[in-house]
Amino acid sequence: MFMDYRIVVDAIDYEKARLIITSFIKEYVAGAGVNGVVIGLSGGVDSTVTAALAVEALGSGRVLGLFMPSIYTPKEDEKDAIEVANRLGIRLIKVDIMPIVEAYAKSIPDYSPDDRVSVGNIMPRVRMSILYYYANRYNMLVVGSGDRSELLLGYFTKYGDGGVDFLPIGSLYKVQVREMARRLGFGWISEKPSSPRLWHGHTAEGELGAPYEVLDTVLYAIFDKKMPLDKAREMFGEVVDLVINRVKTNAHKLKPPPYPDLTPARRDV
Ligand SMILES: Nc1ncnc2c1ncn2[C@@H]1O[C@H](COP(=O)(O)OP(=O)(O)OC[C@H]2O[C@@H]([n+]3cccc(C(=O)O)c3)[C@H](O)[C@@H]2O)[C@@H](O)[C@H]1O
Ligand SMILES: Nc1ncnc2c1ncn2[C@@H]1O[C@H](COP(=O)(O)OP(=O)(O)OP(=O)(O)O)[C@@H](O)[C@H]1O
Ligand SMILES: [Mg+2]
Repeated sequence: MFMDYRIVVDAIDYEKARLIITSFIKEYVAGAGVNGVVIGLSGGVDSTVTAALAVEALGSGRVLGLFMPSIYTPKEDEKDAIEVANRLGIRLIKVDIMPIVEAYAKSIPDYSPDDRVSVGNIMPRVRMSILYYYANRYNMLVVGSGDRSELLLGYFTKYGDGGVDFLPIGSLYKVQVREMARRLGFGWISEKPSSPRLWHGHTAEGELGAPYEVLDTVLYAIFDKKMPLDKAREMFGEVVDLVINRVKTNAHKLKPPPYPDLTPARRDV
């Protein structure tokens, strides 16, 4: 049996998913007793879909967008972030993160510009601290945009773009987020290659080593359809171990920091 990524795209009912996600946002924000949400709007598909569903859930006046470019952010992303914010009717604040990133570079004695992952990860962590400034300032939550593919693979910066209060689209695979974007009227954003933009020429699929169509099909087969790994290897080949290695290595990113438990008698309050 050949498995095609369209099986993943067609695995969910988009109207139902939309209702579940918007109710989740509404209830979570009401439960937290806050005024709304702040979101990093990158011009990419995850933040676009998250912002659109947040507006549907809360209304445009309770969603604040932040566009935080670096030297690696193309002008096209700025144009797209502005267009998305305009269509959704939300306020968009631009914060240039480069002076902050440069201050890190100047202040860290061991700063090593060639180590692109350590250096690149500074940017999502700077964005996270700015998002929390606004969350504190206006009594809001930081809404994250991680999708199921990124969460399972651990393809995000720990305490960077992973440092958020809740993850409304965390159950949707990337190919499903792209489909949701099309249905919400943001089809052109789905066509852009996914990228964290942490260095020049950086693309998610280039770094991950396979297209999301393949990664999502493998993840779906293993995690949702519980396909035995041997069978998955037969069907998909080497990419299965690439996926399994990432899932295992990065599993810590989804858990709270562990500590030795000296108090076995617990009480819930
Ligand atoms: N077993 C363990 N238990 C607890 N903590 C553990 C650990 N192993 C490592 N760690 C900690 O985790 C750190 C490594 O994790 P981390 O700092 O995240 O670093 P890392 O996973 O190496 O880098 C982040 C990756 O996410 C990608 N990214 C970033 C931002 C956005 C997006 C996107 O899709 O847009 C993608 C980025 O391109 C890069 O490939 C280690 O330095 C260590 O501190
Ligand atoms: N320039 C930016 N301005 C504001 N927020 C950003 C910026 N770059 C990244 N972010 C935040 O970090 C999140 C993670 O980045 P990621 O690239 O995974 O998502 P995306 O750009 O929304 O989607 P994709 O790249 O898959 O199309 C974004 O969704 C956004 O919330
Ligand atoms: Mg992106």
